[in-house]
Amino acid sequence: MIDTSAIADPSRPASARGLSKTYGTGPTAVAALRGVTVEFARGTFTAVMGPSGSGKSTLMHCLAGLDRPTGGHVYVSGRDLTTLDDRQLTRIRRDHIGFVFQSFNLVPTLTARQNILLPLDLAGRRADPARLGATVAALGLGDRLDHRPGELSGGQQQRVAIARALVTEPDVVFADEPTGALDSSTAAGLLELLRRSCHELGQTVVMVTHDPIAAAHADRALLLSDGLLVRELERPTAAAVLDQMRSSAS
Ligand SMILES: Nc1ncnc2c1ncn2[C@@H]1O[C@H](COP(=O)(O)OP(=O)(O)OP(=O)(O)O)[C@@H](O)[C@H]1O
Repeated sequence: MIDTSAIADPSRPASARGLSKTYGTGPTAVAALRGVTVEFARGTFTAVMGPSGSGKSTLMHCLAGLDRPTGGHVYVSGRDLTTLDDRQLTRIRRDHIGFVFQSFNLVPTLTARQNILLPLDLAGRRADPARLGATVAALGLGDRLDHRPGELSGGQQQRVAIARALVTEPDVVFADEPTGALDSSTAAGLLELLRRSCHELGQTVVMVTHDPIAAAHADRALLLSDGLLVRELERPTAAAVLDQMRSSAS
C-alpha cells in the first residue's frame, strides 16, 4: 500500500473548512462546532479564545486528529484528516503534529528527559541536540531533566510537556491552555519562546487561552462563541481582546 503520509506538505500546516462536531444524538445532542472555517499559516502564532463551552478544546482536538468531526474537513500538512483511517491518522499525528494537553499527559515512571524524547524514540528518530538544548534552556528545565514528573511542580511539568511537543519540530503545535499552571513571569517566558519559535524557526502554534495578556503574544486571536468563529484580531493587544470578549458576551 502507498504510504500516503509521505506526500504531506509542511508548507500548509493546518486548516479547517466547514468544520462541525456534534456530541451525542437526539434531544441530548450538543453542537460543539457549527461550521468553522479557518487557516493557520506556516510560522504564525494564533490564540483561540472564547467563553467556557464555546468549542475551543473540541476545535483543537479535531484539528489535531484526536477527535473525528461530524462534518466538514480538517487539513494538516496538506492532508485531509477526514479521509484517513486510524493508522494513517496516527502516523500524521506522530510525524507532523505536536499537542500540549491541559493535563500534561506525562509518563510518571520516566524522567523529564525521557518524557521529552519519547515521541522521537517512538518514531525511531534522534533529537537534534541543538534544538533539544535550546528548547530545554529556554524553558528553564536544564537542572530538572533527571527528575520524574512526581518530583516536579505543576509549572515544570507543563514546560516538560511543551518541550516534548516542540522537540520533534512538528508542522503544527496545538496547545490547550499552556500557561494555565504557570506564574505570570514563567508564562511570559514560555509565550516568548513560542513566539520566537514561530518567527525564527517557522514553527506554527495554535494555543487556547482564557488570558488576554497571553493572547497579546500571538500574531492573531480568534474568538469562538457557541461553536462559531465570530471574530479575528490581527496583532491583538490585551485591551482589544478584552473588549471583543466583553462585546461578544453581551
Ligand atoms: N465528550 C463530550 N461529550 C459530550 N459533550 C461534550 C464533550 N466534549 C465537549 N462537549 C460539549 O461541547 C461543548 C464545547 O466543549 P469544549 O470543551 O470544546 O469547550 P471549551 O470552549 O474548550 O470550554 P472550556 O473553556 O470550559 O474548556 C460544551 O457544551 C461541552 O459540554
